[in-house]
Amino acid sequence: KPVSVPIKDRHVFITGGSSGIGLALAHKAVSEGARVSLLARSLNKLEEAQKSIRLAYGVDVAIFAADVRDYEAVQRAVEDAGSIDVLVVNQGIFVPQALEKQELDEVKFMIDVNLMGSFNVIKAALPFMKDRKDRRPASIALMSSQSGQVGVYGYSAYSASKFGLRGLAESLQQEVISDNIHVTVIYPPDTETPGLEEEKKIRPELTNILAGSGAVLKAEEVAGKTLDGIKSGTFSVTFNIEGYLLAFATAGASPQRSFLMAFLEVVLAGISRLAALFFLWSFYRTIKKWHVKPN
Ligand SMILES: NC(=O)C1=CN([C@@H]2O[C@H](COP(=O)(O)OP(=O)(O)OC[C@H]3O[C@@H](n4cnc5c(N)ncnc54)[C@H](OP(=O)(O)O)[C@@H]3O)[C@@H](O)[C@H]2O)C=CC1
Ligand SMILES: CCCCCCCCCCCCCCCC(=O)[C@@H](N)CO
Repeated sequence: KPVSVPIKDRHVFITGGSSGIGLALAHKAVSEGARVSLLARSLNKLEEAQKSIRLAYGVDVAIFAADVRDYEAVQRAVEDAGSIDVLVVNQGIFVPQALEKQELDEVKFMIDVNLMGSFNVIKAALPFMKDRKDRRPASIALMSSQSGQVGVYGYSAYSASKFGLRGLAESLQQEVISDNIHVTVIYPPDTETPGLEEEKKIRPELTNILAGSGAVLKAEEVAGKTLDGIKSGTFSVTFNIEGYLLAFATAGASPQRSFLMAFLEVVLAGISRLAALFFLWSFYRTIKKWHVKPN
């Protein structure tokens, strides 16, 4: 059934809110009248973010310096922040590399921050969300990636962390629906952020060719669609034509509250699987060619 999650005058808590997509989302939420809190590791970056929002809207956001890998630190932040209406679990790191060349420390880093960190944040915040004063619909949004819908060369650890969020989200939605909490998973393609700038410096060539073929979105576009998805309680939020095809090809057993989208998922299942197979065929052709050429 359709639902509407109000934003105005409500508390939006954003992890990874000091940069990129999270920061753009903070700006959007403040501009729509939300009370916003940001959590990230670096206090410096948080203060910069706070300043940019103050300059734009004359509004102060609360900031919390904590590492999502540290459960106690996250708990303290959430306690200080007060009851949460919209939780956006957006922190994330990406260090692309073929598994054979990647240190296990790096693999663990990505799983710990992207996946385990999300468990920490949600587990810490849930009691406060259930306890919220108004009983209006609330939201937990998780920032996945197109890498959470399809594996790509160089993203084994990143992809695993992002696919993991979907399983977490599907189960969680059944656990919190009776508390009028609605779960959203966001699957953006490459997006212009400081994080992507860093990633591009170290991307393996094949990852670049395969993942870098599509258009790059602006953080503001991703933030806008994300907030719309949260407000409408949409379970899967996608972007651009590849994103829609991927959503149809991987609809699986995810919840769907739009009758139109459910209808399209059923009708387009076969053809989107065909499109996915075509994409994969061209991926494998590229990989084969790349290995043949002298490097
Ligand atoms: N940009 C892109 O192309 C895409 C990004 N995404 C996803 O979107 C999300 C945001 O990405 P983007 O805006 O590009 O990233 P940025 O690198 O620009 O920002 C990441 C944010 O997360 C925070 N963060 C990182 N590690 C931790 C940690 N251990 N504990 C708490 N906070 C942390 C950072 O602050 P600090 O370093 O101070 O902790 C920062 O605020 C990520 O989950 C990413 O996987 C998905 C698809 C595409
Ligand atoms: C019907 C099937 C269509 C198939 C389309 C295939 C397109 C695949 C592109 C995947 C690109 C992954 C981008 C990840 C962005 C991200 O998270 C990074 N910036 C961080 O690493």
